[in-house]
Amino acid sequence: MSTYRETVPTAAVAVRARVTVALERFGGVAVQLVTFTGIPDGGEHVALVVPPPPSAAQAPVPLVRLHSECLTGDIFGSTRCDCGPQLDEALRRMAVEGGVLLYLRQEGRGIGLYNKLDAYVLQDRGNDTFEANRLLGRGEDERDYTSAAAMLQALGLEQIRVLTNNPDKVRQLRRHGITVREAIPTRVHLTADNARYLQAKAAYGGHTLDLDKTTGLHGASATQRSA
Ligand SMILES: Nc1nc2c(ncn2[C@@H]2O[C@H](COP(=O)(O)OP(=O)(O)OP(=O)(O)O)[C@@H](O)[C@H]2O)c(=O)[nH]1
Ligand SMILES: [Zn+2]
Repeated sequence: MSTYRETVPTAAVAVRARVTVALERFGGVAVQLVTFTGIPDGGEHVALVVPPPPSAAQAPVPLVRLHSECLTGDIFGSTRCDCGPQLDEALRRMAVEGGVLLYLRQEGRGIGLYNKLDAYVLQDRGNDTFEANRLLGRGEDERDYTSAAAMLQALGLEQIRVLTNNPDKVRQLRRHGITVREAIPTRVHLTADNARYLQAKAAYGGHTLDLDKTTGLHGASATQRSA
């Protein structure tokens, strides 16, 4: 826990909002898409800023989601993972109370799309999601949230509530000087197809996923396709 207090200096990082584009009629709320200059890792990450609707009670601390890119789940609706439903959940929630979603170009937990698809092949042969990365000679999770923290600072978001089940996101943001007031878990989007993947995240990835309380799928789905 001591790492929580270990703050990484960010003074040298001059990240600034670059262009803000309104996306009218998005989910019935006028949201803005923000690009940045000076992002440390050079990724084309964006922020989706969702203003609270006029009727909403003003949230004291902004709701933030750091969403790692998942082409297969976010765009093509793959059911091997829970990324698509999590993205949908975050946007629906923000349409109600406002918030900021950082869409981070960290495909495959940072190993890239082609490697992730190679990892899927290994998972279809019986390896879990973390073993598969290791067998490819990559880290289990290569994501670094330095850029995400700098983007939040550029947006003036020093204090946030973060929507996540992943303690590493919270830990890293705090190390970079972001005050995470609360980590709000997402719902558990358990299906037969993603059960083995979610079990691995809960067992080895440290994610706060209470699979047993979700549905009866937990035990039954372990023999389903590897995710
Ligand atoms: N390498 C690899 N990456 C995956 C796999 N399934 C999903 N991903 C990637 O994992 C990232 C999402 O990570 P998750 O672990 O699902 O969720 P998280 O972002 O760590 O945590 P939450 O904030 O709770 O959603 C995205 O970049 C996906 O592309 C997989 O089987 N292998
Ligand atoms: Zn995914």
